[in-house]
Amino acid sequence: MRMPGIEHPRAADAAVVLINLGTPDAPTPGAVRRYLSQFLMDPRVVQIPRWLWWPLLHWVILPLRSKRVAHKYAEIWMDAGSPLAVHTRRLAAAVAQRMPGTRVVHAMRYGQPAVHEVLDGLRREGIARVVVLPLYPQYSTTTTASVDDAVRASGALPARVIGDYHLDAAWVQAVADSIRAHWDVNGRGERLVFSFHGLPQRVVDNGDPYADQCKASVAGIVGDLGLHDEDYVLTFQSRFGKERWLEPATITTLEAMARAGTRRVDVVCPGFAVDCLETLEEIAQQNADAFRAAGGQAMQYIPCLNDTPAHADALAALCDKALRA
Ligand SMILES: C=CC1=C(C)c2cc3[nH]c(cc4nc(cc5[nH]c(cc1n2)c(C)c5CCC(=O)O)C(CCC(=O)O)=C4C)c(C)c3C=C
Ligand SMILES: [Fe+2]
Ligand SMILES: [Fe+2]
Repeated sequence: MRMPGIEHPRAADAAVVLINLGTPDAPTPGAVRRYLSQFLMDPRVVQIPRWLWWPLLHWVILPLRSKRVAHKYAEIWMDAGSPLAVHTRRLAAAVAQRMPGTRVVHAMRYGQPAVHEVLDGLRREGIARVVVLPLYPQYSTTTTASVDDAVRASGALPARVIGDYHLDAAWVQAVADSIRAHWDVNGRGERLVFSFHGLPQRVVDNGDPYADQCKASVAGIVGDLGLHDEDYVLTFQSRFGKERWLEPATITTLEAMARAGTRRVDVVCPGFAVDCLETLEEIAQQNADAFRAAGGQAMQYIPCLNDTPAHADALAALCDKALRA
């Protein structure tokens, strides 16, 4: 798709950096441990005082969790690497194709390629400023603000960080169209579950706008699809730790639906730009098994937008607009 104005040359000294969460380098306990220790020591993600959290994380949680989680990664690992890394690379290449004359690269908040190394590299190439697109449609202090921290901490380049795109018309349309396309090919379940990564309820109570943005995204998508209230439900997945997280939980909702007689259900995860452990292992495998175990017939998982043309078009247009602003 050609976007209005894209033919005009943009400043050659500006670049676009897509930043995603990050993922282990290998599906092994050692690599998972390195990744999780960086991720879970981020004070944006876990707010327990460091003197208490460090020993708990390194002596109790990581030794147990790394091995178990490495096994999960092994189940979804692709020839070219972790799904999150593979799809993020491909998405960045697809966005680059749509922005001729502009350098478009990607970085990871945790793991490789690290934010400060990517930004330092761009500065050495002669880039003077960057537009950063965190690959989180909905803003959260735990994800988007942490990307902002890493960009500022690198000090390499002046940066404009795009805060969210949860109601961007082209993005909403792309998600709605992907659901319709899935239904056309695979048939339609009795209900559609919108499953978003959860957050501790405490983070939301402290003012994080994430949950509200998830609701607004769903309202936009179901509006485009013409769904009624009884056709869909919004849920939160991936609880971590003992605190209360956002509710309802995806897995308990699916089990309750199955027990109440729903035979076929579809699940889509519009909070994730690309497929990853949390969609491919947790939703498409674990939660699908739980739905069947509770008496359901089939749970169909509708993939993330990944590197599809409509996704790359929407993100390129967002970056283009920010570059010109
Ligand atoms: C999409 C937005 C995300 C939010 C918001 C988020 C918050 C958040 N996450 C954890 C803990 C974990 N998340 C893990 C994996 C993971 N999380 C996201 C996205 C969000 N997280 C993605 C895309 C992934 C998958 C990464 C991949 O490699 O595919 C994990 C690691 C896996 C595991 O050990 O279970 C943890 C841990 C917290 C605590 C949190 C907010 C406070
Ligand atoms: Fe997470
Ligand atoms: Fe539409």
